[in-house]
Amino acid sequence: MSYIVATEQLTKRYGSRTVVDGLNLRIPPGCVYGFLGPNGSGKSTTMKMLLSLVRPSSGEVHIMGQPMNPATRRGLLACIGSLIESPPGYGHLTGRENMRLVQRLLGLPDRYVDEAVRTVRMQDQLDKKVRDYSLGMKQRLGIAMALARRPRLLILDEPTNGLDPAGIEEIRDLLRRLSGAGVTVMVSSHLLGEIDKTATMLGILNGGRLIFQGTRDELLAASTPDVLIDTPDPEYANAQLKGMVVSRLDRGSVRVSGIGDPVTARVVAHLVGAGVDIYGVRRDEQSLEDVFMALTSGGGL
Ligand SMILES: Nc1ncnc2c1ncn2[C@@H]1O[C@H](COP(=O)(O)OP(=O)(O)OP(=O)(O)O)[C@@H](O)[C@H]1O
Repeated sequence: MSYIVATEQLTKRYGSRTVVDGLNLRIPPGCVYGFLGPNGSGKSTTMKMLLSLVRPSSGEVHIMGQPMNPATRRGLLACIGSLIESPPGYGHLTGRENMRLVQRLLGLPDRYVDEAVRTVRMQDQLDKKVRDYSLGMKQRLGIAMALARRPRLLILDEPTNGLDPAGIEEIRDLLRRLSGAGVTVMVSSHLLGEIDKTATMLGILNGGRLIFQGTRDELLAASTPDVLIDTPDPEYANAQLKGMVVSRLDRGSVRVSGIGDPVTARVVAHLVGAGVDIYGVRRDEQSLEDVFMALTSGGGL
């Protein structure tokens, strides 16, 4: 399998602090890769290392199968569009003037610029000054600037940050269309809900470490939902489980965490043996958000 982005033990230290720790990213071509993690988990630093804006302390970056090094850097970066931190563009210029600057800088034909502007649906807003744009419009112009070079890979750092729900939906829709057009997109967010349904692959970062990488179905499957035991005397049942499993009372049931099917069977047998009446045993429904929260608050899978 050749990946658009692959990193080997990518690491960044600032002084004695390791802020990105041994990442092995694998981003397949054509996907929307949701790069998730709480604030400060190292997402921006990682993206900047992919773009050679920050020098790794150790490890390697491979883009489209080629190692990033001084000899390959220029050619590889020409295939990557990016939007890192605040949206680019000069406020005192119009959208069109900003696009023209990018065009001249990169020596691009008119049709590349026109298509990028159409893709982000900004063709009717180009004659306004950028300082009069809403945040969502600024983000979309920034994405058009990144798209104008017709990149194979687009790296977007928190493009939905600060947007209202309509703006977030516009970016989601844009990401879907881009990936439909064959562009691989890596997009970061600290909120799973903002990119959950758009992303075909997820990478979850916590404290600089990649704690999960795979599809959303794989993420759900890798977590073990809690078991809920319904009984007329939950206090007594819970007391019987002390020292055996991690359990607690939850709205008239006993909630047991982190147990697979064989342990569930033993728990039920143990309770029945202790004279507990069991009305029902069920697995709790878990949303992806629950799994994400459990993971990034140190729960682990
Ligand atoms: N130049 C730097 N010098 C020292 N520490 C830094 C530097 N840049 C980032 N850090 C630290 O590295 C950690 C990771 O930061 P980074 O910006 O990559 O995280 P993030 O996941 O993108 O978070 P956010 O969404 O808040 O930007 C943070 O603790 C940050 O303070």
